Amino acid sequence: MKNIVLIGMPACGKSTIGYWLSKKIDYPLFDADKYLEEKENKIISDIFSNEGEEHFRELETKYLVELSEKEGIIISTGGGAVKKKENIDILKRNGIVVFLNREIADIYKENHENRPLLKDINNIQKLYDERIDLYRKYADIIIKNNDNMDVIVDRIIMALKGKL
Ligand SMILES: Nc1ncnc2c1ncn2[C@@H]1O[C@H](COP(=O)(O)OP(=O)(O)O)[C@@H](O)[C@H]1O
Ligand SMILES: O=C(O)C1=C[C@@H](OP(=O)(O)O)[C@@H](O)[C@H](O)C1
Ligand SMILES: [Mg+2]
Repeated sequence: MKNIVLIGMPACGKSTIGYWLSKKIDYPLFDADKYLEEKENKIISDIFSNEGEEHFRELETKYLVELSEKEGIIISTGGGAVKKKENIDILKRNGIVVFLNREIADIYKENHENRPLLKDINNIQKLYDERIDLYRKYADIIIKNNDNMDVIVDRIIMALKGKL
């Protein structure tokens, strides 16, 4: 059984929609950021401020490798997982990559307290410009997140039919 891998911008809904999808199709959810925090016993914003982004990226890859060894799970990645091609190669070995595409205007409105890269809210546009081509390129499926979550979860399930 293949994994379902959610990618997309910070606050596009990967963690939350991953959770509701897992309830509906009975696949276990592994949120890559939460998994990393539990394994390291540290929160991401502390890792960024004490050890730096580069160290966070190394840990991110290490735990994406671990998660990709599992089967039949949902992996909600962190928004920066696409920064390293290596991450995507690993995730694609046994996973269908779903890009959750949410309008920047909706992303802006969310609470970004726990997102160190969004301390400066203007960084959202910069991250979007850097990453949008990568999200599109690596996606097996692109789902617009522009409706309520129930609708989005059903859209994902429909799009995955026959692919898992
Ligand atoms: N379709 C949607 N409708 C309402 N709220 C949404 C929708 N998609 C995402 N959100 C909200 O956006 C916020 C960020 O979502 P989250 O799942 O943490 O994003 P990510 O894991 O991609 O960073 C959460 O509060 C979530 O409830
Ligand atoms: O976009 C990014 O580079 C990041 C997104 C975060 O996850 P979310 O996409 O769930 O916010 C988290 O992995 C870390 O703060 C870095
Ligand atoms: Mg998340």
